Amino acid sequence: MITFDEVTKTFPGGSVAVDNLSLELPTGQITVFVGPSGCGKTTSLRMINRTIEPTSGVISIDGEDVSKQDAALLRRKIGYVIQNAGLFPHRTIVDNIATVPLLNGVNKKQAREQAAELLTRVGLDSSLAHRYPAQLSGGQQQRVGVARALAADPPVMLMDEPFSAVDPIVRDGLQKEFLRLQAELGKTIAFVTHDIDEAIKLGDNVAIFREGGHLAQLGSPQDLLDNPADDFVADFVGRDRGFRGLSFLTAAELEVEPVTAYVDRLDAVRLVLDDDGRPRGWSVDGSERLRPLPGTFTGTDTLRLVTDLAITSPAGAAVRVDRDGVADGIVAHEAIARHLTGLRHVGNERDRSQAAR
Ligand SMILES: Nc1ncnc2c1ncn2[C@@H]1O[C@H](COP(=O)(O)OP(=O)(O)OP(=O)(O)O)[C@@H](O)[C@H]1O
Repeated sequence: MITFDEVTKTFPGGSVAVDNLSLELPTGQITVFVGPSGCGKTTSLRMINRTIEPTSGVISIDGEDVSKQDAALLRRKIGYVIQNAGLFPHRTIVDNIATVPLLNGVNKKQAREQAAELLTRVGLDSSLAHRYPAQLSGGQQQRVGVARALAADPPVMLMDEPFSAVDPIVRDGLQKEFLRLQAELGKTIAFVTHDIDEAIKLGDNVAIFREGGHLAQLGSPQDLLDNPADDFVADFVGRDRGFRGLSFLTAAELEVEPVTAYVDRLDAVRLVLDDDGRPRGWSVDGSERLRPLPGTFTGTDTLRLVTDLAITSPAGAAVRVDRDGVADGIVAHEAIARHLTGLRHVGNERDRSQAAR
């Protein structure tokens, strides 16, 4: 567990970046720091590995005050990922990843072998190992940044807007990969973002900061949406709140129509499959020029994704696939609306029975 105990940071010139922050980041979980620009998120993060020193207060990891530890050794025990990856431009990918193990005295051959393994673990092809950072896309560089931070198997990771500089589709892939890795690894992670959507998607806990370096509220994403502590938090999480709430509901109970039966009544849009039953695209009015699917879903995806897919599809419907990518159902947005009506009804009944007690 990482603990902030009454931590304040005042920069020379008197600007208070972090004001009397007390906070716990539980072991093995992702705690996201989110808030408007300049509210002290990065400063708080960087005080954990002592790249910034607090003016007062104590930060400890598993009960040990970080200020009492050798700063260089402390940093090697803490993975650090930043925006734009911050890779060393003149080192190959594999040597970038091996940086900390080499500093820790692991021999070169072993460090490179581990680095190559990590490369595949973060979803990159091992053929990229001997390229230089400039020969990779932004999203690939970001994955290498994560691999480098993981290389010494640190129990704690600090991530400062690691996925902000890539386009939304690549970001979505990086976030999913990151959650999959974290489910395997269970690191204690402090993650900075200014994007409340990202905070809600990734955080086990979310700390909302407000200007002046104050903690406005700490809670699970659901807590923050259901019980915002004040108007600032309500406003911050409130934009698109209903839509965001769909992130907590899964598509498991959605009623789907059989794939073959589905033809959109309004625009005669039909789903075209390949020989294996995988979706190829939508055909409008029998045209052979197919419109691509924005994506597909499975029963474990969120209602938010399904709604988004349905809204952005020319058919007004989202396609469900099985593990092999074979289409096994279609859900139109009318069916999603019916499902939501059912859920609201259940919620209202629950409220009534609680009120009656
Ligand atoms: N080295 C510094 N010297 C003086 N003031 C600083 C320094 N670093 C940060 N600050 C100030 O401290 C405050 C908090 O900065 P910080 O970078 O922690 O905010 P942030 O919430 O991470 O913002 P952003 O989302 O824009 O990165 C800001 O007002 C900033 O101008």
